[in-house]
Amino acid sequence: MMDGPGSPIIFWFRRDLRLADHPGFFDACRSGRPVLPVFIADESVSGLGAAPKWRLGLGLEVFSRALMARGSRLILRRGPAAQVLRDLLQETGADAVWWSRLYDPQAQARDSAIKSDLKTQGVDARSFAGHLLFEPWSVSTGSGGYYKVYSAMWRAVQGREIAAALPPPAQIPPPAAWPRSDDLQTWRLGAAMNRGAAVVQAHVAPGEDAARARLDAFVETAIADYKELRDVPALDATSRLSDYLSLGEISPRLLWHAGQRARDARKTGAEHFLKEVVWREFAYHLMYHAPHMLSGNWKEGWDRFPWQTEADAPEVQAWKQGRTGIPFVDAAMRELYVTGRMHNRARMIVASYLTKHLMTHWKVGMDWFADCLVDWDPAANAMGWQWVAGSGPDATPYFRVFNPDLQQKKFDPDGVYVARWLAETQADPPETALSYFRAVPRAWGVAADDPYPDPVMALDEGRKRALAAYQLRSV
Ligand SMILES: Cc1cc2nc3c(=O)[nH]c(=O)nc-3n(C[C@H](O)[C@H](O)[C@H](O)COP(=O)(O)OP(=O)(O)OC[C@H]3O[C@@H](n4cnc5c(N)ncnc54)[C@H](O)[C@@H]3O)c2cc1C
Repeated sequence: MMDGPGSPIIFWFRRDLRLADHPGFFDACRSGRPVLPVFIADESVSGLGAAPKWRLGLGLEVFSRALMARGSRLILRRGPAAQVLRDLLQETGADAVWWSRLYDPQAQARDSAIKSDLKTQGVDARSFAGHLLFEPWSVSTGSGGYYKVYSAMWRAVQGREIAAALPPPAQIPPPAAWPRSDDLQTWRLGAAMNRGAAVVQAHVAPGEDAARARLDAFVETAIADYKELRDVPALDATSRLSDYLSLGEISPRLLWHAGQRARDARKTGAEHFLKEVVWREFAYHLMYHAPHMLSGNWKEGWDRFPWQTEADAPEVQAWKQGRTGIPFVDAAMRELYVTGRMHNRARMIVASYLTKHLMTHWKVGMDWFADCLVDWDPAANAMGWQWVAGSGPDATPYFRVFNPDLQQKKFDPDGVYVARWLAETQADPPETALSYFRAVPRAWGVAADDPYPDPVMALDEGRKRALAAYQLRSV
């Protein structure tokens, strides 16, 4: 089937569910040829954890509506991407497949195989930037390698010129006839979240418009104090844009320019915000150049460390359930379960507690986060865990063991955050703390009037045990 001024371009959406500042989609729409937006549920989708898969479903719903409102559609298909694309090319007469690049090893292997396969068939297969500020190969050290130290990378990129963000396409030329699409509901992306989706839903606002509103509100009200307040988990002092970035509902370029404008307007926290955005770039840079970061210790010496590796050991279950008996850790783990997010300071504390006090492998924690975070991101999650554990590049030294009680005194001195999430310690707990008991699986058998548990591991004892193991293994 040939349409209008040319054959259609299939635009294959993945983690770029937006219209604004989308280089590939912008070019496709500007070509004047009909554009067929497509999303494929392949193994990269079926392999997602419960919360990110559910969050993806919400994002797809909103994105479909946004395309509809502009006279277009999101065609949904399920199966191995190469096969689905071949079928679509045949059904629609399209002779081009374009997409935005991803950088995790699975996506890269899939995409490069698809690209060369399509090219052999004479199909115009093209990939575009958009998920990052800097393509990982565009940043290198003086000696031509990649950065393993964040501060050096920041110095290298902070002054770079970054092109202005693109507007949404003026129009999305439709094909003369639309191919068949699956019904999103039949994909059941929320199936594994039956346990608590209704509770988590109240904390999630999917889609590009919500992302833009959130960025505007953050710049307006919070960016100025970001540096001072970003470590206080009880406050709404950070951008909370990570789930949007993860699904590409907003581009990092929009964050960058908003941060730059705020810095120019002398909002003092803006520079620090830009630095955090570059932490995300650093994570991607590492994952691209050293993909083993996702699956093994970055520093090989850590292979000799006597990690506890049982994901369902009793003390790990207590950690997952927010029942370790350490209030700051438990509050954070419950925040995760109820909202699908966790404050960055709290992520560091629960990760330190698991890898040091409980001497449990960081991969156990990384996998649990991958199941529970709506902002799950392969690069940031792996880097975060290896950074805290001490096994990663530019990591915090293992002997720096966070004491969660002291951290609470410092970052939650009035106990506001802990009280928000722990019911058992209060006569009249707030709704947030109670909602945890509605969000968790019944099989956990927990109730708000249970006594608060004793510590599964005394802080001092856990610290000493971890340090002794560390010295013995001399990692
Ligand atoms: C153990 C551990 C696991 C983590 N797992 C993830 C994850 O799966 N997904 C994820 O997006 N972030 C992860 N982070 C990083 C960080 O905690 C979150 O990006 C941040 O809390 C998101 O909140 P925000 O959007 O309000 O961030 P802000 O403070 O507003 O920062 C703005 C943006 O900068 C980026 N950013 C900030 N801090 C970091 C960081 N340390 N590393 C990488 N990027 C950063 C994020 O994209 C964030 O949205 C993890 C950190 C740790 C310690």
